[in-house]
Amino acid sequence: MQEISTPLLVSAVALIGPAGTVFMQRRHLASVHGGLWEFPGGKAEAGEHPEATAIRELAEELGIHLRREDLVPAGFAAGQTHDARRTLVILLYACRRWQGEPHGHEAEETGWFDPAALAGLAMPPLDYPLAAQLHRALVKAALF
Ligand SMILES: Nc1nc2c([nH]c(=O)n2[C@@H]2O[C@H](COP(=O)(O)OP(=O)(O)OP(=O)(O)O)[C@@H](O)[C@H]2O)c(=O)[nH]1
Repeated sequence: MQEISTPLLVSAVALIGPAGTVFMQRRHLASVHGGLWEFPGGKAEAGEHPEATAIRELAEELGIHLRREDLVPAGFAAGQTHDARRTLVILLYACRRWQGEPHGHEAEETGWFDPAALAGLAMPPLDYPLAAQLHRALVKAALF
């Protein structure tokens, strides 16, 4: 009998700097999707609210503090994990305010990109629709 597992839920955050550029990080070369650019974030722990996941992951990965009220839903994407074993859902939040300086100490490289340039980065598959939704939202200024 095939084992049924719940979807893997990931929260990701588009930090938007004063110049309107977006923070991205390049995954460690030795990891799954190694060398690809992604929005910072990570997997939800059991029962964790997606906003709490976003806040915890950005503190762990970048050493910055986000507040719940500064997280604005910016899109989502659903697909399969890289090993095709589970459904993966990524929720993207946009955030213009945080405390601290983001340092991607787990990342191969970090950078700030114009939203229009995100589609040109080499990214894992679900980050493309997330980047497109974010770009559309920022162009329309519908979110902010
Ligand atoms: N951002 C992103 N992640 C994806 C995609 N497809 C896919 O399987 N993933 C996986 O979703 C997970 C994202 O969670 P994460 O950022 O906490 O993972 P990680 O590798 O840093 O930590 P881990 O060591 O716990 O796996 C990773 O295992 C990543 O490989 C995708 O299209 N975009």
